[in-house]
Amino acid sequence: MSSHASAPVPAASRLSPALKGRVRVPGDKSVSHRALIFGTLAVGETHITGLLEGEDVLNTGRACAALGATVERLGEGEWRVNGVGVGGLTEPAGPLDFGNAGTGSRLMMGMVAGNPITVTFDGDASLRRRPMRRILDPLEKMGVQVIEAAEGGRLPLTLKGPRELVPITYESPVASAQIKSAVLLAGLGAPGETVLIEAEASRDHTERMLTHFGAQVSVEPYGAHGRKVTLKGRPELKPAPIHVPADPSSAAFPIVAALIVPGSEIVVEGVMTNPLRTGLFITLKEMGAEIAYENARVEGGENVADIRVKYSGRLRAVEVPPERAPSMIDEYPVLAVAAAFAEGTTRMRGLSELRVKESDRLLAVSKGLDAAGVVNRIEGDDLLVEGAGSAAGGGTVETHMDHRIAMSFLVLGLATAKPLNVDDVSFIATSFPSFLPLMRGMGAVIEAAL
Ligand SMILES: O=C(O)C1=C[C@@H](OP(=O)(O)O)[C@@H](O)[C@H](O)C1
Ligand SMILES: C=C(OP(=O)(O)O)C(=O)O
Repeated sequence: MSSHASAPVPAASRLSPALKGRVRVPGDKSVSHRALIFGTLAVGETHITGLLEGEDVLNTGRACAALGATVERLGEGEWRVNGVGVGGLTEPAGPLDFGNAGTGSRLMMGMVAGNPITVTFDGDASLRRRPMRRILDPLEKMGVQVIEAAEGGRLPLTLKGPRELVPITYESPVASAQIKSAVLLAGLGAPGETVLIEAEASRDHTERMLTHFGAQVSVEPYGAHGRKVTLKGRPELKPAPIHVPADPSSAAFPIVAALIVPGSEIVVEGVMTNPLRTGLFITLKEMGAEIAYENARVEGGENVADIRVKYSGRLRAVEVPPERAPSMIDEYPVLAVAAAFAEGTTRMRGLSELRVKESDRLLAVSKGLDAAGVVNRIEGDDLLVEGAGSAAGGGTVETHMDHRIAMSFLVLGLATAKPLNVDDVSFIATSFPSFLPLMRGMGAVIEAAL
């Protein structure tokens, strides 16, 4: 089963004039999934504004409805969820289809754990390849039964929640907000305290939203870069309004575009600047990019700012340390694009998690750079990109059902000598449905049958 079985849509981007304008990218994908999930777990009505209406999030909304919540669209980005409470989910009539979304599927495995119901999780060919054992391991420790799963614990898989969930202390084997969130969401349904330890801090939107909805959660530092999160189970979550700020992972594309197309100057408005999400902006500044936060403010419990970016001449190559990976995990493909135009060799260290995203992003980026004529190599879990200040273009990039690969290479083609072709841009709709009109509105030349 696939929610996205349509024909591939090829595209090409070409050398573009200076990019200009003030733009607003859609709502943050991580916060949007969580807004619908927490709205479902609260008793009463949660009002959401700025929700990302991308396919990943819409699939989460449909899954919440299938579990008993009333999920309604009131207007553009404006949604209302009438929740059923922690432990109040009903068994869905059929399998839940999460399409392309790791976040939706993994968080909702945790969410259903505290309910004595049987639920089947499925997704598209990309999601069916991704590892789910990392979620099943802690959930099994809590008493969840894996009734059925594809080889290696992959989708499609069926879970059955126990009558009484056991709270656990779990040390996550990888820095992953999805593992952390699945354990904490399951912990809501367990009596007593559920503790999650991560050696490297990952994005903290779940912890923030738990507090926002009235759960008791405490966060302490753990080791040099880690955190220990303790949650008191079985709270009554109270509905709370949510305003979703603009997604820094989407803002990354126009920002890098402005840094590689000479003469550009743009502002991206209302971007979330949560420090656990801004590794890319820090790295670009280290490379010499002129990036300024203007009108910094707090909106809906998150820091946001308007981000002004000016073409800054040739960027400098840098070494990106492995401990920065969690705060810029989805941004490495587009950082590789910036690195292609920098002076010297950029080394991005510790990228093993990139191999288990919508595609093997380490390989997909390396092959895409090859197609664009950019010298690069993979050494262990590191990616090295030799910046030449220019790139030939001309080839075709394979996107492997991966929205970020598609958007990153469309950005690269805005500054290559020959146009750069991308085999399929349809998956951009999972996270950034307005990408093409937004980029074209700033002056980007992108040809696609969309
Ligand atoms: O929790 C989240 O919303 C996300 C966590 C990250 O995944 P991992 O937890 O697998 O690192 C990230 O890559 C994904 O896009 C969104
Ligand atoms: C990895 C991503 O998302 P997910 O894990 O939700 O599929 C992403 O959006 O880059």
